[in-house]
Amino acid sequence: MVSFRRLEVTIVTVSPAADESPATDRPPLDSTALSADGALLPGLRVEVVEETGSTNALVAERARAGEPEGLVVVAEHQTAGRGRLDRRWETPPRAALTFSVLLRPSVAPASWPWLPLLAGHAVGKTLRAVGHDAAVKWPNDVLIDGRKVAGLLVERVDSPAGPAAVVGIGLNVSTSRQELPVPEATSLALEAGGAPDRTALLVDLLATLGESYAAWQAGGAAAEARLAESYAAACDTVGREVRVDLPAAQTLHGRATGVDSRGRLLVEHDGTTTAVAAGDVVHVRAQERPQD
Ligand SMILES: O=C(O)CCCC[C@@H]1SC[C@@H]2NC(=O)N[C@@H]21
Repeated sequence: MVSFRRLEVTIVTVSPAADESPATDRPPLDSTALSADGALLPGLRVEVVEETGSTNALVAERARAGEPEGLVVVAEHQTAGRGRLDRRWETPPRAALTFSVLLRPSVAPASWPWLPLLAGHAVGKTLRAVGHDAAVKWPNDVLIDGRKVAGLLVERVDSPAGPAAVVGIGLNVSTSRQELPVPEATSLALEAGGAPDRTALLVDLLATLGESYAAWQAGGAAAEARLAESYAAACDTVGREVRVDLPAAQTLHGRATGVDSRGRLLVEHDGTTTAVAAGDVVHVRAQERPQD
C-alpha cells in the first residue's frame, strides 16, 4: 500500500495575472526535487517528462508491463491529453499540472468507483488548504466559483500483475482566459491573480491523495461511509437541479440530494430517488428546467 507523509508546503505567487496575454515565463517543475528517491514523497516514484501524448497512456503501458503501484508520471506538456467521454484535454506547456498515478488497490473491485471521487476530493481539499474556494462536481471535476479548474480521468488496466488503476489529474495553473477551451473553465492564476509554484503544489496534492487513499484502503465500509459524507459536504452538485446524461443515451432530470456509500449520486424526481453510478452531470439553472 502506498503511504506517504503529509508535507507542509508554502505556495508562493510567481507569475503575472493570467487574464492578460498568455504567460511566457512559466517556470519548469523542479524534477530533481520531485524525483529524489521518494525523499519528498515516500512511497512514490515521480518521473517528470518534458512531453508525451498522454500521461494516462504512458502509465497504463507501464502498468501492463508489471510496474508496482506508486509510479507518478508528470508531463510538462501533453500532445494528446485525454478527457472523459473521449474528449481531449489540452493545456499549453507548463501551464498546468498534468500527471497520472499508478495504483493497485487491494480493496474489492466493487469499491473502485470511489477512486475518481476520492482523488477529486483530495484535489479540492488541497486547493482549499491554500485559500481557494474549491468544490467537487460529481463525479470527476473540481470547480472554483462554479468554473472547472481540474478534471480527473481514472482508467482500469488489466495486467498479468493484476488489475491497476491509472488516476489522471489535469489542473489548470497559469492558463490564461484565452488559452482555456471553454468560458466555463478557469485556472488558479485567474482565480488568485497569480500562479502558485507547481512543484510545491504537486507535492501537496500527492501527499493529500496518499493520505486519502491509505485511509480508504484501510478503513473498509466505515471509511466509505465517512468518505460519502465528507464528499457530499464538499460537492457543488448536491442540492442542485441537475441533468444527468446517462451512458445508454438516456437523460435524467431531478434534484441531487446526496452521495451513497458506493459513491453514486442520488437524484430525486417526483418522489423517486435514482442512484446514478455513471453519467455526465450538468448543473441546471432554474430557467433551463424542462417543463413537466
Ligand atoms: O475532465 C476530464 O474530462 C478529465 C481530464 C483528465 C486530464 C488528465 S491530464 C493527466 C492525465 N492524462 C490524460 O491524458 N488525461 C489525464
